[in-house]
Amino acid sequence: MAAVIGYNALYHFRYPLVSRIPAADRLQVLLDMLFVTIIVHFSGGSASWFWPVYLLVTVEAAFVLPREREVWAMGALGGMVYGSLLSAEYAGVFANVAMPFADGTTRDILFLVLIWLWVALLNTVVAVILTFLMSVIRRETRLLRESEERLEEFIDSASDLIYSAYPDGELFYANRSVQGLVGYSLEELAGQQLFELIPARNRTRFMEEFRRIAAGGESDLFETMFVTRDGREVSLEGHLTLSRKAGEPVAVWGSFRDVTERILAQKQLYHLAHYDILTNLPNRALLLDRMQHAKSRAKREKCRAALLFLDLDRFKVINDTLGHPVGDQLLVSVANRLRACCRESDTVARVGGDEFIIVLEGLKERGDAEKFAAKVMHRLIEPHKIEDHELFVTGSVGIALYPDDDTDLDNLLKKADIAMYAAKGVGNNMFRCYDSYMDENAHRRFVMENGMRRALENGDFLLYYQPKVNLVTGEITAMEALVRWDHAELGIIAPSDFIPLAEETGLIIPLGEWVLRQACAQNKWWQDQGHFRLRVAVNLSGYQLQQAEFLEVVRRALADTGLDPQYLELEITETVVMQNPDFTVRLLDQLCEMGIHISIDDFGTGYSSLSHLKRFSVNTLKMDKSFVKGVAENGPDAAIATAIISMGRSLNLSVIAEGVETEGQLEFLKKTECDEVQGFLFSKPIPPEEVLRFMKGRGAHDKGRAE
Ligand SMILES: Nc1nc2c(ncn2[C@@H]2O[C@@H]3COP(=O)(O)O[C@H]4[C@@H](O)[C@H](n5cnc6c(=O)[nH]c(N)nc65)O[C@@H]4COP(=O)(O)O[C@H]3[C@H]2O)c(=O)[nH]1
Repeated sequence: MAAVIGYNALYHFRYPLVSRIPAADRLQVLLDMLFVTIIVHFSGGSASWFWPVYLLVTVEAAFVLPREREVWAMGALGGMVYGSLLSAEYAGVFANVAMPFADGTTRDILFLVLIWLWVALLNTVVAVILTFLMSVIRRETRLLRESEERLEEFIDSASDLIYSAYPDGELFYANRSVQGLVGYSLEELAGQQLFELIPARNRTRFMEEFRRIAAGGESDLFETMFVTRDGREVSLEGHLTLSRKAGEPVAVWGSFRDVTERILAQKQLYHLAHYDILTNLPNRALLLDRMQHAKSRAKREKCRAALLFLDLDRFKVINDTLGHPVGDQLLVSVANRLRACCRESDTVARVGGDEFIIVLEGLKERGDAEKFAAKVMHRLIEPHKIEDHELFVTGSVGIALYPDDDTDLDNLLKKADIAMYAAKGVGNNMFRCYDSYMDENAHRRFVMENGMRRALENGDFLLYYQPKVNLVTGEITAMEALVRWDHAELGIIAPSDFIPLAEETGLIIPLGEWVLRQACAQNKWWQDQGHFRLRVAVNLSGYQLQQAEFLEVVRRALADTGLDPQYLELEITETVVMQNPDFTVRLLDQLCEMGIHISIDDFGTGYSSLSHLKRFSVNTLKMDKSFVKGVAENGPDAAIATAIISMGRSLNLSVIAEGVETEGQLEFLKKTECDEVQGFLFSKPIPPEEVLRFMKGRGAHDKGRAE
């Protein structure tokens, strides 16, 4: 009895321990059967009212033992044990125990057999029914458990990120994908606040969505983020859904997907579609968007927005002479400088090879845009160090203002473009604000662009000549050839109106070659006719210099016309020379070796340094007329002119002043010992037939002035 009670107590309180004993369940049923038999015996034996407890043991066996056979065996065993008890009592092995209200001493064999049969049969029936019922229950339970396990395994091993939190945000479940992604185990996550996994900047929005769902709101697809254990941020997309029990919210389930790669790819796609790959500046598509924004702001705040159209001067020369990789690096360097000039709210976009557009927002007046343009140009002319080259680049800028010049953005762009061409027409490194008179120029430009090629074929280009005079001897030293276009509609067109256009369209190459050959031929003719033996000076564009066969073109022009190289002078502007000094040094050396005279034109407007000048094989510095203009007033121009003349002398170069129009200027130049002069004071550029008249008629008057 004590053993039975002890075992059951142990079984109850120390189940894990007991469950490790082999066949513990069967032992328990057997012990209970023994216990029941003892109770039945001591409560009256065959007449005991307690015999139904055998049925309870059978029920217990049905619950505890998983195999049907064992339950039946236990049922049968119960019947056998009861039969043994009755037989033992009948045989007098155990003394009969009397029942309180019944005669417990019955020894009638028939009664004993009947009561045994009754108990054994009932026990067997109960065993059979219960095993059947239990097998049904067990199968249902197993199926349910298996389905739960499958579901659990499915959720746990799902590639989606599934987690669950109480409505107050406390996490209690996270599947393996979540654990793997964030780097925390389930034990670490359970009990944590879900919101702590969300980056601070996204947290408020996530909490709002979570609370909306926890309050029974409709679930929507939305994006959020998780911060992982190592501080990485991952983008997620998915739903939150509420689960309820008896109508009460019990948990909020999150089912999300890691979309970091997709978001990254989307960002990259957006970047590709909206930014220039080389410079990382916004492209035309994004520019239009920013322009729209600037327009809206200008409307709202009653201020102005400006479009600055910037085109690099002679960029093609650099690109073609030094190669595209260097050209690309130069563009990147320019882009960085432009960006550095701008405020956060401004936009710099690259819209073509060497074309940039800057959008300035929140301007008060036109002057602000002009100041900005001046600043940009100033920043741009500082040398760019690219690989081993020191490159100089300038830009022409056109400005159009919203709403002053136009309220339509497309028109505004066109007007900034027109203003840029107007700036280019004035010369390099200039800016111009749009003005309606420029429209006429734009039309003129259009007509010219179309007619230029035909003009070359039709022989509509002419050369005028302007003499250069030696200030000491008064002799004419050279005739400068200056091209003109005799246009049927527009009349005689000056080179400043079509040379930039010819450079842009590439026509400068055949046109430049024509000028060179024509000038050489004309000079040779003058010589052959015995008129005079002078140099003929030809202006060169930077685009001609970068031609691979440029030297060959010069050689051929000399050979074909038969002109001696010493009678040819080439004028190259200082800006072109300085744009790529290393390249020019080599080229000038070769031209010099051929015996050709070299002049640096427009000297003083570029950015020559003494160190560079020393390297160049040149004969003459041609002082720009802008300095000559003011020399007589003894102001800064006089100081610059004096400095150029003494610089020329110290470098052993002759100096010529161009644009001499007055006696006062001439006096000054004589005083400062300038070597040569050229200008309207002596002669305007004139056609070849007039040159002969000029030379013949040039009497003591002019000569005397020079001397
Ligand atoms: N105000 C004033 N101007 C004077 C005076 N003396 C001469 N000029 C002008 O100054 C310009 C001098 O030529 P540049 O500096 O080489 O400047 C030239 C040169 O850079 C370019 N150019 C002319 N012909 C050619 C050519 O055949 N090829 C190339 N590449 N460029 C050329 O066009 C520019 C303008 O040429 P043009 O209109 O002929 O203008 C000429 C000439 O007419 C003066 O006393 N006062």
